[in-house]
Amino acid sequence: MASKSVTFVTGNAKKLEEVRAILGTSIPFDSLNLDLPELQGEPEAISKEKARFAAIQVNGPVLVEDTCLCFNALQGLPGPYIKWFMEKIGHEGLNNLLMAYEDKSAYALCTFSFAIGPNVQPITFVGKTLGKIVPARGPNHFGWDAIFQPDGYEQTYTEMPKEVKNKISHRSRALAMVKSHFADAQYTFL
Ligand SMILES: O=c1[nH]c(=O)c2ncn([C@@H]3O[C@H](COP(=O)(O)OP(=O)(O)OP(=O)(O)O)[C@@H](O)[C@H]3O)c2[nH]1
Ligand SMILES: [Mg+2]
Repeated sequence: MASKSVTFVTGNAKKLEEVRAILGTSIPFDSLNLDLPELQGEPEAISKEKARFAAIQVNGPVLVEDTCLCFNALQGLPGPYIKWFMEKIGHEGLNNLLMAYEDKSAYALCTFSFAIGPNVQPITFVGKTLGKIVPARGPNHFGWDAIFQPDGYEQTYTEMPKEVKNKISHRSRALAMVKSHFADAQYTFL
């Protein structure tokens, strides 16, 4: 199916940087800085709705993602609301939320949605990385990277070299599925 090239729509420069690093030249894409409206609800519904909205704006194929940080002791919250929790209470507040619980386990979840155009049902791809919430360690470059320590590692996301994060991250796991979908579907973009 020939179509316009894919546009990755996000208002987040750090996401874009990671998506570029992970995808390399495997899926050529343009980017568009748009802060899309986000539903409340389950991650997949939020991501799909972002894709529908983005496809209408772009009038072509779009890729979007929505990221959640989920605490098991809190039944998955803050989840998709992590952006606002980060803004309001920061690393320390997020650690304090878990003070009452022994279970500090958490997971980072990335839900990409691809819509080939407006009025087409988006397809979703989910990547998940398990870990735990720790007091902030390392440079504060990106959101909650300093308080998330993936299982099997002694470093937080931000303490590890970028190539290591990009190998094991929620984002790279979801993008691996996006890549294999594109390889199978053999889209041809202009
Ligand atoms: O430390 C981090 N490591 C990551 O790997 C990561 N990925 C996303 N985030 C943050 O989590 C919230 C998601 O919200 P979100 O998915 O709605 O993103 P956003 O609103 O910034 O951009 P977008 O919705 O326009 O794409 C936002 O605060 C992001 O900054 C991360 N923080
Ligand atoms: Mg957002």
